[in-house]
Amino acid sequence: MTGYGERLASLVAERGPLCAGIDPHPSLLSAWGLPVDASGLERCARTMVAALGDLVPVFKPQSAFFELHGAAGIAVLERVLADLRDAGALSLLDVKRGDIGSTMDAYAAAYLADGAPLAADAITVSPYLGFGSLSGTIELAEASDRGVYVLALTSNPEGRQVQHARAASGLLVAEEIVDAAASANAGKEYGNVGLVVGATIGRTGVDLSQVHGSLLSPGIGAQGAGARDLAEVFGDALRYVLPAASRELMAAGPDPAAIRAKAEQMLTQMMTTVPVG
Ligand SMILES: O=C(O)c1cc(=O)[nH]c(=O)n1[C@@H]1O[C@H](COP(=O)(O)O)[C@@H](O)[C@H]1O
Repeated sequence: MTGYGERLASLVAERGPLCAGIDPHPSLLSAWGLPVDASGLERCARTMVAALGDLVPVFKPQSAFFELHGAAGIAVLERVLADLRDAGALSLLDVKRGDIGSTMDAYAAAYLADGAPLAADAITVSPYLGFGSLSGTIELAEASDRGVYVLALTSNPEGRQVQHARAASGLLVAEEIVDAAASANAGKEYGNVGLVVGATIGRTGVDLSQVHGSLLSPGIGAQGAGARDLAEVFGDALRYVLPAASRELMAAGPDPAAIRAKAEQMLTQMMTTVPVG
């Protein structure tokens, strides 16, 4: 099989650069006229996949909104991941896991191993127990043709406290994370180790051009950023950017035709900025 990075690149070339977030906030379930329980969650999340599964290359379910409903919510997440496979779209499960290496290996087995009930094409991970704590996770992703997205420069203002701190090397902590991802992808045009870099962060001076992996960029829409901000944030790395939006897109629902029209509009906007193919 082909690695995650290459599979993503070819699907983005076909469908355009957009990651559809699935964040079924309780308030959104109410706004869609659905009950705030696992049945409402299921209707909402699976409506997103039914509306966009053949249009958008990758979907990012936010695990928190499924976990909120306990075991029934996790069962819904399993079905959503299966729907995405059936639709021919990629799944990027947003779980932001980060722990000591031996525990991370168990998280990796839960989300990145063939046959695991919650296996996704990629997951989000946190490097703030040290990038090295992710080694086993990256190894499993490589072995199973899956991907990881490591938090580097997050979209929230509080992230600067850690990410813009100076490491002992004199580099910003975020720069060390970027360099470590570039090393993990060395020799590949499109590797399996991606980074999370918010669309809201403006110019940071951090060079992302050597990462050679997908650059997930949340913050579009509800957090105030738009396609116009991407050039400033990403500079020479723009072709690796995967813009992500959740609330902006889901607010168009519950009518599947309206969700689709909104996604088409966003894809067109992103294509004016992010070169694909
Ligand atoms: O990893 C993420 O996706 C993520 C990283 C980040 O820096 N900022 C960020 O908002 N996110 C996620 O993106 C989603 C927010 O999307 P919006 O509703 O479009 O703002 C949530 O699921 C966040 O957890």
